[in-house]
Amino acid sequence: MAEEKDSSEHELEQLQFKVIILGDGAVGKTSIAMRHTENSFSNVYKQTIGLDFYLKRLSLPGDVQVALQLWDIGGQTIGGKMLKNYIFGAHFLPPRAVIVPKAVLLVYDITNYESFQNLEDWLRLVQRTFGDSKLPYIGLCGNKCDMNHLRTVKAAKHKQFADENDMKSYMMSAKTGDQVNSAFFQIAADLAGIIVTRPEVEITTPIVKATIINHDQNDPDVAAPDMRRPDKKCLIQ
Ligand SMILES: Nc1nc2c(ncn2[C@@H]2O[C@H](COP(=O)(O)OP(=O)(O)OP(=O)(O)O)[C@@H](O)[C@H]2O)c(=O)[nH]1
Repeated sequence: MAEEKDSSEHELEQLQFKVIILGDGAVGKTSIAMRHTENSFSNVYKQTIGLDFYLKRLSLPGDVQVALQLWDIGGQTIGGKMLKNYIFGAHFLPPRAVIVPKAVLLVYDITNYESFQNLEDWLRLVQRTFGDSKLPYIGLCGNKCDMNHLRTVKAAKHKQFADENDMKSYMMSAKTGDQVNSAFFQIAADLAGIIVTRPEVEITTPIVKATIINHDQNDPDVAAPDMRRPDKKCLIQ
């Protein structure tokens, strides 16, 4: 009879995927990583100097265990000498982990058009870094979609850029947590070559609480909010 592996051995054999998070300063890369790995968020901006690592274990359909290494690279590194090392750098893989393909998440802030335009530069940098070797999986990520009312990057622009460069599309809010887990679940499944259904992806998304504003109920000019259908803001279309 086959012996059951103890948990530490099992851990060593799991798939590890390195996901590099790139984009301008203050677009929310650290916030996305922290929301996904620690389910926390801070309104205070603390610039990432160099890079930070985060690790998240996920369980995919078929009991496939995956660990995502999130490499949060400071937005100010774009001109720096270290960036290529960060992107191509050595993994901190456990000894028996399966060697991984890489993914790059190019993040912009949907309220900051320049941060979207600058992704052209970030993408070129990734392309130059990988040179002739196969490009990694690349995801285009619009963050801060809780501020949809201040959106300056139209959905059509996002879609066009993603389509032209063969990138997967994501929209999310690190602040509310909307679509953060589902994006990483989808990325992990894509990297592991596992097809996931929409309900399987959606179940990873926490319910986003709507902010309740105390309108004066007697004021006829104030429409009562429809609490049955909270506004779904993180939509690409
Ligand atoms: N409203 C809103 N604010 C966000 C969101 N994500 C991040 N922020 C805020 O944006 C600011 C910058 O967030 P960071 O996560 O530090 O940005 P970063 O891209 O890691 O920045 P660098 O370290 O400079 O590369 C912080 O004040 C966050 O609170 C979001 O989804 N919605």
